[in-house]
Amino acid sequence: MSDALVIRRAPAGTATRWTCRDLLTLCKPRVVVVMLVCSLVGMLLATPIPSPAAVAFGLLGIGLAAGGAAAFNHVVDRRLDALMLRTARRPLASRRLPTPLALAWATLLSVLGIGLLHWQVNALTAWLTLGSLIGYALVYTAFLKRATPQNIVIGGVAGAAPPLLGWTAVTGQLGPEPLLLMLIVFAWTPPHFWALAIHKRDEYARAGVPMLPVTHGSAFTRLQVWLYGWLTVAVTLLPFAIGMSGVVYLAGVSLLNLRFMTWNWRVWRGRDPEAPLAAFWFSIRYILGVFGVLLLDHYAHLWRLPGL
Ligand code: HEM
Ligand SMILES: CC(C)=CCC/C(C)=C/CC/C(C)=C/COP(=O)(O)OP(=O)(O)O
Repeated sequence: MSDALVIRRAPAGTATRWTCRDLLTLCKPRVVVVMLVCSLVGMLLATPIPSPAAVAFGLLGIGLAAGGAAAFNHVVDRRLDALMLRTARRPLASRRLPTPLALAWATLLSVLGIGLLHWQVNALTAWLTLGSLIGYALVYTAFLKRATPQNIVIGGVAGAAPPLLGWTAVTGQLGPEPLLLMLIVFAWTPPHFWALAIHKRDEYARAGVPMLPVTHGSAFTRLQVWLYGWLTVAVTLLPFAIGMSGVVYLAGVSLLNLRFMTWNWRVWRGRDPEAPLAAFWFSIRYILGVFGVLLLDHYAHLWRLPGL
């Protein structure tokens, strides 16, 4: 019996017993928290002491909009999510939560988030955040995800925006540095996601989602994880190369890259069946680590630590 058949689902019309926790689940809170860490680092790198109001309203606005985008993703994907074990227990896929309520929740969060950014932060950040929201909720989820194995590469632009949004929230303008921070997350997205997609290949195949391991096979995807891993390494060296960060960053990011590429190498070799999932989980610690050492280096410079 296929996994799709053993997934327990409530019959249509029995969407009862939802809790507030389900509304939180719709927002993909752990993903949003990591995004907010990236936004905060973007803010702190942009200016030595950013205005507390811009930081607070910026994070709140970006967080609400990202949570709203994630809730739209749950709405659009509710039937697809019901076909995969990893996602079948989600509030909409399991029919615990009524779809109109989820739609209203997604709209409320998005309007509040973009409105707050426009009203209390600046128009540039509000428009860029709206672009990311539409990019993820509509362009990626409704179209790209079902259309092409390059879905996450193109859709990755939306997910990579948070550090840039943080930067514009406190400065009101774009520049090469925030674009570089965005590029780091963009290059990291394929190794982050394809590692998981290799592990979940059969589920995606059964659900008919054209993720790279489904359309081009696991071996090809493992190679792409390895190659995009190197691209990520190259991009993470740019902040040092252009003088944006110093030796503290270089040392920290080199250690992280060593570990990141060790996992990507294990994925590429394909001898350890546990490697893809372990590499996926490490990728999250890695991106937090990269932004962490960017910040550490920034303050080491500001405080003029001897020798740095
Ligand atoms: C289009 C780009 C991206 C794709 C396709 C993607 C895909 C995924 C998927 C499928 C999961 C598993 C979710 C689950 O099991 O519920 C996941 C988890 C996660 N992703 Fe990504 N991701 C992307 C971008 C990002 C970005 C930009 C960040 C943060 C900067 C991020 C942070 C995380 C975190 C923290 C988790 C773990 C969530 C948990 O613990 O439940 N992702 N990602
Ligand atoms: C405004 C702003 C900054 C927007 C960013 C929105 C956001 C929360 C992006 C998250 C990226 C992500 C987890 C993609 C996976 O979607 P999926 O549908 O492939 O994964 P799933 O199957 O786990 O739902």
